[in-house]
Amino acid sequence: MTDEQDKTPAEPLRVGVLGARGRMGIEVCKAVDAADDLELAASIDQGDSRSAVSAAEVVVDFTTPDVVMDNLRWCIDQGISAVVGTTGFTEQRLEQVRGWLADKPGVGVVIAPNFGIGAVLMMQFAARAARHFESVEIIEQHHPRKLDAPSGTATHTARQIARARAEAGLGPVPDATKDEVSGARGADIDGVRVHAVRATGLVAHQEVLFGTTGETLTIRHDSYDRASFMPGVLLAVRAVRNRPGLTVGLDALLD
Ligand SMILES: NC(=O)C1=CN([C@@H]2O[C@H](COP(=O)(O)OP(=O)(O)OC[C@H]3O[C@@H](n4cnc5c(N)ncnc54)[C@H](O)[C@@H]3O)[C@@H](O)[C@H]2O)C=CC1
Ligand SMILES: O=C(O)C1=N[C@H](C(=O)O)C[C@H](O)C1
Repeated sequence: MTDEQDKTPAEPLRVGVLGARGRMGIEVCKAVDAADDLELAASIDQGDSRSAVSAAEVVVDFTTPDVVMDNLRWCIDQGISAVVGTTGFTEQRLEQVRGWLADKPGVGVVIAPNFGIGAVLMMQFAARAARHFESVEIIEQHHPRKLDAPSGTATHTARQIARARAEAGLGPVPDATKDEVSGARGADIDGVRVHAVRATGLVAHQEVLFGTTGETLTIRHDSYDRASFMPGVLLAVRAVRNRPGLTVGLDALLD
């Protein structure tokens, strides 16, 4: 047998998908199927038994904020690493996941509010710009079937901007509003105003508007197709088992 013949190809990584009949789940199943190094071991949705997913080495969850914690707990208990795109992760929820993982040192979980590479860069650029501008507002725009508002991406961006502002010693964003029709100034996330737009035809879009004396800076990202999230999802699927514990966001994986 020659050296060439001796090279047995590595076994594909077995991936399970939760939320497989949803908009993102369908796209993830296609992307996993198309990747030579991955195998779609199981794909399940609401009402299906999770036991089908037990054979998976990595589970991808794109479900809903009300079921994702139960799914994650189950994956961690089974010793299965997980890549999670579902929104709704508060600091409290992240702490709870860290607690579950402490008992399972070999298991990795990646939770990312946005798997679009451009979106990750948009959030990084916004965090970098934050210290230089006294004013900032976020406008996120999504398809009207989205269940949560504001988006996970906008919430994460606002928190990162707020942290950068605090580190730079910036005070509150200037705003003289005294009379307000409820909601007119958007949601307040850690002192950053976030406005959520829903319209048919949109997929996922975000603008971060900064202002200071005599100038504004707008940082904008657009996902026109859910395929835009797949390189980030597959990156996390391939990496998660080598990252025990909790990883929040794609930043560390891109570096
Ligand atoms: N991190 C990211 O890059 C992205 C995150 N998202 C988030 O992903 C989530 C899903 O988004 P979409 O696919 O647009 O929603 P969707 O509503 O199209 O899909 C959710 C799917 O989960 C299923 N589901 C509900 N309960 C379940 C359970 N217990 N077990 C298995 N499946 C269950 C539903 O039946 C549905 O098919 C949302 O939270 C959304 O914000 C969406 C796009 C990108
Ligand atoms: O529901 C969506 O569609 C999306 N959800 C995520 C979010 O809430 O930020 C990511 C992306 O914006 C698409």
